[in-house]
Amino acid sequence: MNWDSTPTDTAADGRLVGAAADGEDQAVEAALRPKSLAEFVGQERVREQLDLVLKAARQRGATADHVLLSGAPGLGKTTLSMIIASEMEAPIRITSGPAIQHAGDLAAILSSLQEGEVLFLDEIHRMSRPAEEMLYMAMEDFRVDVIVGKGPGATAIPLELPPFTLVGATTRAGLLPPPLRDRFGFTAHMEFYGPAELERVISRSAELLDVTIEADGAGEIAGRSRGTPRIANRLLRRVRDYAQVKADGIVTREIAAAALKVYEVDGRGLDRLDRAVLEALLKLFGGGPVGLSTLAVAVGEERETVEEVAEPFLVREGLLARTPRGRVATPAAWAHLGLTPPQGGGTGGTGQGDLFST
Ligand SMILES: Nc1ncnc2c1ncn2[C@@H]1O[C@H](COP(=O)(O)OP(=O)(O)OP(=O)(O)O)[C@@H](O)[C@H]1O
Ligand SMILES: [Mg+2]
Repeated sequence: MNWDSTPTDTAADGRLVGAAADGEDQAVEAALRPKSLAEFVGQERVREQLDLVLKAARQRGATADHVLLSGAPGLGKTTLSMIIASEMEAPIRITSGPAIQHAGDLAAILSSLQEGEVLFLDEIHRMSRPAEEMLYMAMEDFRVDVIVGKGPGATAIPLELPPFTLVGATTRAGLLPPPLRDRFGFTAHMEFYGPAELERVISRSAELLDVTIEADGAGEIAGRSRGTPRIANRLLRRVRDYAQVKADGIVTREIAAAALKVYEVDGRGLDRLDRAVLEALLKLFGGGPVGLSTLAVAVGEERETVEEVAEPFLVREGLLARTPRGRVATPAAWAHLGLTPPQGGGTGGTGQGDLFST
């Protein structure tokens, strides 16, 4: 395997339930990555479709079509790209959009590919425009024009490329220019995982890490993993620590729950920050609507932290809504924190007068 670079914006936000990879994740993830499509848990539709694409290419003795993988951090895009290479018995070259500053960087990579090689381009939405344009031609015609010289004397020398499979990954498919998106033969959109799938991810990882875990214990961790295998694996490691230090090493439901209480990850996967935001919204503002800045001041965080770190998951969980008039708590938020909404409707709009009346 060839590492041209490591992705640059995977710096973790320091949260146990953050979806970006931290240093420990990066060290452990290689060992936990499924190596074949059969081992890859969940994403049934994507797996079935990809299986067909790869099998058909193998039967024809051809290089597989270009594949775009889109989905939130930690759902398995890098893992799938490696699986594609191993299923095709092809070497893989790994690079990322931010690592490709100039079209020349891309030309150098493309011209050194072997026939059938998989080129994994992580964060493909962050590539520079000239590189992107070079990629269009490379993907479609397996050819690039290398510009030699400068000014009026510059000439374009066409360079034939061996057939290769581009696997692009992005957390922001919407940011890809349509001409680039259209050049992928197959696009896989990865969804968040359900509890049963996460339970399988956790059981599988526990086995690889030599951790004894009961089905209930895996279920307890799964429910707090925010639909994300990376978070599931991280929580499993913390629970393992607790089980080892405080008990006999066996992860039961009780041990998992007690461990995650210590780490302040609640039954739904909310951490301290998420709960602080919800609590402020409910207790100080009667469930809203309240402006983002006011809410941020109330929890003592930056506006951006509340908006980008806490809110997306709260919105996804149906606990908080962003409305034109401000942030509003849903009835589920009141229920989750065990509070009673003020009289006259729980979803806000009741005014400050009702704030302390319940
Ligand atoms: N379907 C799956 N089955 C089992 N484990 C999985 C699955 N998907 C992901 N994982 C595990 O989750 C971890 C993170 O996966 P991966 O690095 O592929 O995510 P990603 O989508 O590339 O994230 P990012 O957007 O941050 O690059 C890996 O350690 C991998 O073992
Ligand atoms: Mg990745």
